[in-house]
Amino acid sequence: MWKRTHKASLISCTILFSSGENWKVMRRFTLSTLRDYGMGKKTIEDKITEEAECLVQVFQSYGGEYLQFQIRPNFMVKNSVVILYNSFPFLVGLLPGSHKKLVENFSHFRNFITATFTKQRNELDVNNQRSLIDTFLAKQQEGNPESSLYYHDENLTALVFNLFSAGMETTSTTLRWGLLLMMKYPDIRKVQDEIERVIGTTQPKLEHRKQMPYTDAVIHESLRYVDIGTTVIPVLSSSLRYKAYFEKPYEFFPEHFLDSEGNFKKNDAFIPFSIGKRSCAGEKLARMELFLFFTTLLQRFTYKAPPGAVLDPTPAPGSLNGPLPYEICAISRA
Ligand code: HEM
Repeated sequence: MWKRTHKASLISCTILFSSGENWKVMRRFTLSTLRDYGMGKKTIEDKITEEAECLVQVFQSYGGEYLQFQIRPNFMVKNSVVILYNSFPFLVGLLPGSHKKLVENFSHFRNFITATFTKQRNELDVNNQRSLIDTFLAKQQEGNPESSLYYHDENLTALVFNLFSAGMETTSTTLRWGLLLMMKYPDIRKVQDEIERVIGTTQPKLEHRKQMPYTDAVIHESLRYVDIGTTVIPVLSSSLRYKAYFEKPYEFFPEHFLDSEGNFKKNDAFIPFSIGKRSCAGEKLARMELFLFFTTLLQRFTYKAPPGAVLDPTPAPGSLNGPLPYEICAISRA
């Protein structure tokens, strides 16, 4: 994992997991443990739904007032710093500049992770594992050569750190883009029509997805169009903007993923999660989250920008290609 993840986690990671056997063992552990805890399966669906509901409540608490979506300061660091950090992590901490705060924040986060797993270690019941951390700690206690070679505290810290930085900001940035695009382009109506037709006012479920080609196409097109992590991985960018595969590569055009009859159409050049052995370890989880959050947010609210606001789709400078800060009004549809 780890060395070449998203730009976000590029900043965060150490050379620990750069490649080789250590990376292989950690990747295998992560994939199988996330699968066991329900990634890509129904068991995790309820948890995601619960989180989407929390976000709905936050939107509701604004009572139709404008709220501002900002970029988290940690992700405003320049790409050049990211690249430098990737090669010489210790050097970045020594250089003057605002990224010093970032290095400080990472250090707090690492301490928080260590405190969390130390507490979990004290409470550990190997027969009743509650989380990925418990499963890691149980491996640590097996007492075989693998335990001391790979399942040590340093790897646990890096693993949790990387999962958070690779998993959180990517998905939430894609959602922030999704809402901006829905305000900018009138497609919101078509998505909401489809939601009304297929889901109505019931709870959005993953099983609805196959009956919702338009919404699915909009989510795919958002991932393609915003291209959040690819300044560092240019080959993804060129694929996502490949004229031979996408009729209007530089436009937001959900029809890229629809056939002439409006059915969802796959596209081989769509690789926002990368491909091959370094591809995204959380792809299934991210896809579930995006569908459930996106449909819930559009089922419950219609979105409006302040009068005269320019909805600029230029990515903000920073470590992820996030949208520039913008104001949004969530109007309840109930
Ligand atoms: C919209 C959401 C997401 C996008 C667009 C995305 C994209 C990517 C891409 C392009 C890579 C490959 C980077 C490379 O080639 O070095 C990657 C790697 C990775 N992603 Fe994601 N990701 C997303 C969400 C997540 C989530 C939710 C998780 C975990 C919970 C996650 C965990 C990881 C990990 C651990 C890696 C490193 C894999 C390795 O090097 O073995 N990602 N992601």
